[in-house]
Amino acid sequence: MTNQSITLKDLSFAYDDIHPILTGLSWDIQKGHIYSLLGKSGCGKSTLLRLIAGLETPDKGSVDIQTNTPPAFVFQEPALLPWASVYHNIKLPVSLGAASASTAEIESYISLLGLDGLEDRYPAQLSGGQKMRVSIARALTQKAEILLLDEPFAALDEPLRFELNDLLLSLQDRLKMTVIFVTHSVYEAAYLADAAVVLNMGKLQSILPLDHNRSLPSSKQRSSHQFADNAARIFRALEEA
Ligand SMILES: Nc1ncnc2c1ncn2[C@@H]1O[C@H](COP(=O)(O)OP(=O)(O)OP(=O)(O)O)[C@@H](O)[C@H]1O
Repeated sequence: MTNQSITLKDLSFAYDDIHPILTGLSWDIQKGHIYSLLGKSGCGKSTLLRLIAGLETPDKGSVDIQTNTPPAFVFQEPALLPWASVYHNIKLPVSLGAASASTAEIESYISLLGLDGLEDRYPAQLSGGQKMRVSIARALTQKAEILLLDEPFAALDEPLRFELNDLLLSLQDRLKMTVIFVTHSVYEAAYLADAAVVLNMGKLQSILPLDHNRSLPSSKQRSSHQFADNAARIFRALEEA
């Protein structure tokens, strides 16, 4: 029995004939782990997520996904329908026939994301953090085993980002999803990820397992020795990239 939920094998991809983006990239992604994907701007992080999501097709190699449901994708822009309420935005994949969550399940995602009482509001009546919560709740209706997030919290201020980091940890703890998120923040990666993955020159340059003491409150974790060590190791790997 394999414990892998996704295996990328010798993956190559380019948008045109001149600029290769990924070149022979291989990655065994462990089920239930949180990965942060880092690397220089333009190195292909979003492209790699799009390949895993099946939004792009590899030129060479394979993406083997051993899960019952396709991955769910959360973008930096929450991309909510402005004319639909919070409830109907969350229900959208179900309304489109792309997901099959019951009303009770949709209500449970609303609660999990702390959106109780906001169901009838429209996106224009929400803060940035609330919009992102709606976007994540909408992704959860797909009951995906793999959640892909492309710089989900980049546009948020730091206290809100910290709050949503903790929310993502509690969702993962509860739903046991495999999470891959792209970030430019070394500190976000150092706090959230089980492993930081550095992409460079079309390949994975390093996969750094990170240590955490999740029994500590988040503020203590963020000032812990382990956190500083995680950040230092990621900085070093990025410097080498
Ligand atoms: N649809 C597209 N058509 C052509 N080229 C593209 C397309 N999307 C991205 N690219 C190019 O592919 C390269 C990788 O882009 P990608 O968005 O994957 O990088 P990234 O590492 O996520 O960047 P950033 O950190 O700046 O978001 C870039 O050079 C980009 O200009």
